Amino acid sequence: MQQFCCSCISRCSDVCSPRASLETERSCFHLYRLQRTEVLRAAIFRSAPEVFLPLELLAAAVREAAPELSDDEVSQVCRLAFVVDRGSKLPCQAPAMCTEIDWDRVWQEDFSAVKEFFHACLEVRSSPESGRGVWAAGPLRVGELLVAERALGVAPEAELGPTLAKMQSDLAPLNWKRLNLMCDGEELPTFADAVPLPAWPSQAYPLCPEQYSPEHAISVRRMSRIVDLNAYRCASPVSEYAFMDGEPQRSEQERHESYGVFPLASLFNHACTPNMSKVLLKDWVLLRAAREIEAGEELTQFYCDIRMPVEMRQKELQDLFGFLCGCQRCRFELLLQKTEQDLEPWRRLYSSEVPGFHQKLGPIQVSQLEGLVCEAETAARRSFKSFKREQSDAAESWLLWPLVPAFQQLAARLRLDGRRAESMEFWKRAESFARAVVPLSNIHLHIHAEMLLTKCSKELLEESLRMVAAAFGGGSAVWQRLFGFRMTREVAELADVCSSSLMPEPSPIHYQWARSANGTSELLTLWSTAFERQSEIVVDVSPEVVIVSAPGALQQTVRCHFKARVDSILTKFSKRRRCLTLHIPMEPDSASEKSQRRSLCTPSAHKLPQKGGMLHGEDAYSYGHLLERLENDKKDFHPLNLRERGPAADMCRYIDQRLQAQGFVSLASAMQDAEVLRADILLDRLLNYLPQPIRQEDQRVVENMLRLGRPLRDGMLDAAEFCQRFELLARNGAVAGREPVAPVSPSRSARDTRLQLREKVRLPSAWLACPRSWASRMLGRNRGRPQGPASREPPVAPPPAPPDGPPGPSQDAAQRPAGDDRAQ
Ligand SMILES: C[S@@+](CC[C@H](N)C(=O)[O-])C[C@H]1O[C@@H](n2cnc3c(N)ncnc32)[C@H](O)[C@@H]1O
Repeated sequence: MQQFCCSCISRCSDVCSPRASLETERSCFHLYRLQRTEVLRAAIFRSAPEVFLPLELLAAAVREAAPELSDDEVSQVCRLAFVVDRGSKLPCQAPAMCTEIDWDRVWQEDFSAVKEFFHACLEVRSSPESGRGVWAAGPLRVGELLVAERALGVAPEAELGPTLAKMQSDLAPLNWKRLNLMCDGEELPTFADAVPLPAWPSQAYPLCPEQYSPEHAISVRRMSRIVDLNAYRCASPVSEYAFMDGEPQRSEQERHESYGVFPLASLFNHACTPNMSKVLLKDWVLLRAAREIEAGEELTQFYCDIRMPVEMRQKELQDLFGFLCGCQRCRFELLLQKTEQDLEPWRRLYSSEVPGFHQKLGPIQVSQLEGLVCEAETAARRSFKSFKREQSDAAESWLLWPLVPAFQQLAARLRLDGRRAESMEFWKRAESFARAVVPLSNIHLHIHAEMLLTKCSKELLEESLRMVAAAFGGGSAVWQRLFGFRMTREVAELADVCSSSLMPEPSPIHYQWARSANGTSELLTLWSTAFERQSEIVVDVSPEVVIVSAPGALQQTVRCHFKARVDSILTKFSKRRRCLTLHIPMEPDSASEKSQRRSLCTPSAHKLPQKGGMLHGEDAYSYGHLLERLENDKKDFHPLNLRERGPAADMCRYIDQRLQAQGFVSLASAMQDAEVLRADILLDRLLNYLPQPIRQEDQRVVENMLRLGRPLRDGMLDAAEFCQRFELLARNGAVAGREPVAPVSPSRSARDTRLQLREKVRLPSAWLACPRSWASRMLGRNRGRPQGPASREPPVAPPPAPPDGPPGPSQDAAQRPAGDDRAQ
């Protein structure tokens, strides 16, 4: 039975061409009735039981979404849906493509060695907001080639639709099929036995019997619509990427000269802070990862000039592509506009060099420009500070990014005037904001090269070479071609020397333990961007330790908390997820001991109180609010403040005692040395150790303690960091059988103590700034600690032994000596 995918309803319908004339728009019934096809699509998504569904169910969903439509109109909408296509793997996987290609030849426009390529870790999925898109199935490292694709056809923009329509009869079956990826399928006949799109393109690609036939031809009108939504401007001359003075001036006509259609590359959705870099050379497009990408992240590119202010971006995307961008950056900018501070000086310089949108600065004195830039930056930073809503660290860079052209202009003028140090400062700032918004883009690399031209250092040069390799593929030959020719001979020669000694940075190997269903074995999952093939991964296992290494990876040593049976370990490797799973059986005695211990700390051994009651404005039992704060890119992470440290330290000691009573060496071992954990799981585990029923103030202290670990994405927390700090608070880092972290001799001052702490556990500086009495009391309270200045502090009673409960704030206050800073 045919299946239809409601995600693509708006994709390339004849009826809703945003570029079409007003008359056409008026005749478009759903634009006319519902204003925007996006609205209709979202409504259909909400009513549809599934993304992929038979025609009758789709029609029912459309009826429910838009009851005002007549039957004819409903079937018209249904015809716009994408017929889900069986199949579709592109036979174009080229392993190790990134390293085997001579990229210098590619930059000389010789593509003979390049094959079409779609990275094995990519997954095509659908989302209600943006239709199909591409997600990472496994981790991706910066600079990895994700897609190399040759255009199906290249022609001046206006002629591309007719050209493609004409040439479709000559397309090879695969290309014909690729072209069809970009249509809604309405005019195409059956692709029987549909499969859901998420399986695409990893399945074998069966050559379809439904190759081109004249009655299935795509009309010129439809083809033009495909071009409107999907074409890229291509065949850029190398000069556009090379380091020239200013942008090459091109006439409007030239700009529309060569457009190409790339069906695979156009599956990637838009974001205003994309995570891919894009190079268009001749009739090829090359997409690479521009940031470290984790499994599960969507891969995005940009469709419009993302230097424009948010309203302009939204308008252009709406006009040309039929959607309103809802990315984090757009949301932030829209919010900022509403809660408007005095941003006028910033607005005056917003993208001051973007053709068509800016107010040109015109001839202006350097000192005047300095004043304007300073005023604009101050206004932006001030308004960011007073912006009430919590924002991620990146948001400040998004706000300052529109000033980059002004920074560049000023930096160039200062350099001309011989004020190199000041010039460098502005280049650096421009570079950091460009990195936050469009990493490894042409703009970013150019600004970086300007830094090099202003003041060359070996570090900067090495960074430039690394960036060129990550964004453009090549080694020093490509760097010389694009940037080196503008540098002095010494710098160019130094680049050759540097590039020969430049080693790629090794990737870390991450791991996580999980228990198997039968309880007699453990699953150890390891993943790394360096995992390419199972045959290259070396695993050494002893009953206590697993050591894993792979080419290009940092060796990882994982301690087992049970006795492993090394003779019967099973392994499973997923290339797509870059993940190796070890199924490690336990020795029988180890298994029973472990299950005994587990039962002491599993949530089932402990009953959470009934949901209810708000705690400081947060829902105490769902943790939703807390997790939301943690998920937001570090924004809520800060070390405990002075007032919180005392109760937190007492709580750590209390939990630590309970752990020891249960036979655990440390919290880390109770957490099975997990490097990352979900924050709610960690919280749940910690609460298990409190006496029942849990008092609200105790719970609050434990919730606060979560701040000891850095929040990561998706509600995860840096568990290793958490345990390290927990141990530091509980017993100065001393784990049974190990030396304490910071032993202090009687002659050492508190400052030395703090320095030692810094060396060992790298605490944030705010911690290190804690007053002497606190630091020394912390040291003085530890069991088995070496005697130091802390022991001269007034004695502090140990927390009450379990099960009487952890010390509450009142107890803590009772022990507090007069003048104690914690009371502040
Ligand atoms: C080049 S296509 C991208 C692939 C497309 N999502 C699909 O299903 O085939 C462009 C279309 O994708 C959708 N799109 C892309 N980025 C989007 C975003 N950030 N939000 C909403 N829709 C988006 C819009 O409908 C746009 O016209």
